[in-house]
Amino acid sequence: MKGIKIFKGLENVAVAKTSLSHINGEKGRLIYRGIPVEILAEKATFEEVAFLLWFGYLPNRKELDDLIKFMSDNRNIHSEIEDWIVKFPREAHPMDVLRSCVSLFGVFENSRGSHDEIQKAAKITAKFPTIVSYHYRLSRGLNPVPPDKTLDHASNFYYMMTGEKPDEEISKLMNSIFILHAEQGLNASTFAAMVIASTLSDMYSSITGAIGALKGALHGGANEKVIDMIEDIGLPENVESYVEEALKEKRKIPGFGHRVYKTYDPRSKVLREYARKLSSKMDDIKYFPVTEKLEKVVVEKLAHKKIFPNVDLYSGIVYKLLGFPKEIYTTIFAIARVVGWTAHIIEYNKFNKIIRPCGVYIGPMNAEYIPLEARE
Ligand SMILES: CC(=O)SCCNC(=O)CCNC(=O)[C@H](O)C(C)(C)COP(=O)(O)OP(=O)(O)OC[C@H]1O[C@@H](n2cnc3c(N)ncnc32)[C@H](O)[C@@H]1OP(=O)(O)O
Ligand SMILES: O=C([O-])CC(=O)C(=O)O
Repeated sequence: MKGIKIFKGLENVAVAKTSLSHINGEKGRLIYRGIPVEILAEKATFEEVAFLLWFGYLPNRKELDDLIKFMSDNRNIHSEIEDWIVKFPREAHPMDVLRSCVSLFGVFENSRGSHDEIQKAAKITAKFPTIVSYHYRLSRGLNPVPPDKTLDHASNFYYMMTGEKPDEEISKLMNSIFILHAEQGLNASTFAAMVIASTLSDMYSSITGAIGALKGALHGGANEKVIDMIEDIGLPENVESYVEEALKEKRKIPGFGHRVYKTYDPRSKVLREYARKLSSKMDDIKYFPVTEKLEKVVVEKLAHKKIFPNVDLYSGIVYKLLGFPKEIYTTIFAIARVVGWTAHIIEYNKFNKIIRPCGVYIGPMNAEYIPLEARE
């Protein structure tokens, strides 16, 4: 093993070619199949973007309508999965519930013979909002709201969570948020999905693993941590001292820093403006003002290390101002990212090679086996 170099955290290691998305980390740009994410967030619907990522091109009207119909026809979850959700502890974390339900979904679907891989992806994607909202409402003692086929995917999620149909503005916002989170190269959860898929395991197993990876506080779980932090800080005048103390204690500040972006994450800029608008509409004097001040202070203090806001900084503020409870923030991320996960699995499997890196052994070479009775 002499001469083998360790790339800690696989930093700057490429493992596959992809035509799904590209990040320019120095300039803070993200494109999905060549189209800037900001343009898609402004002009497209989530289903259009899902089509773009799965099929490789923007759909015509008929193709889009077919996908919309297929997804809305597949929103219901198996009654056995509903029964399991009823049995889960009410305080279970929504990401644990989502992960377990996708795994259960695999139990039912894998025994049903094969489906086209994109159909499978669309079916899994269609069910995520139902799982999340079903558990959320039961955990609050509320009756689940069945999916509404007249609503698009993102608006239907809002409806199933709140029981209210979103107006045009909220519907547009929900679509944009989902689009911004749909895809982002070989981030940790996508890579986890690809590792599992590379063994020729099934899509449900890959997505179950990806949800587990997304849950972590260094990845998608950061959006929940951001809200805890903002609530801890409380007022804009407390921001400086909070940041100073965090840096003195060498704590990472959630919502900042990124492996690839060495400037502003373009998604954070879009989400900041959504948060600003919602904040002024709702007379919020805490969440947006504290976060904006935090952004200013952290960037001033850490720009020399190229630490800037990432996607998780303002997404939680938007969800908070939309009235969503913080435990579900990372599931909202997952509801959107499942499109990227499945698209990468499908793409990688076309030229599959099992992903199997190596470690550099640093343990003893000639250790003796001491019988149990002889051990101290
Ligand atoms: C959807 C997403 O996954 S976006 C990321 C969400 N995660 C977070 O917001 C959690 C906070 N951020 C972090 O922990 C990191 O920035 C990560 C995990 C995103 C990236 O990690 P890495 O690429 O491994 O960078 P690494 O942790 O080595 O940081 C490089 C330097 O910046 C510092 N740094 C990085 N992020 C932060 C932060 N959020 N707060 C303070 N300092 C930070 C590190 O301490 C390190 O400093 P040093 O060189 O003096 O030791
Ligand atoms: O790219 C990453 O490492 C994390 C990220 O921003 C994402 O998954 O959206």
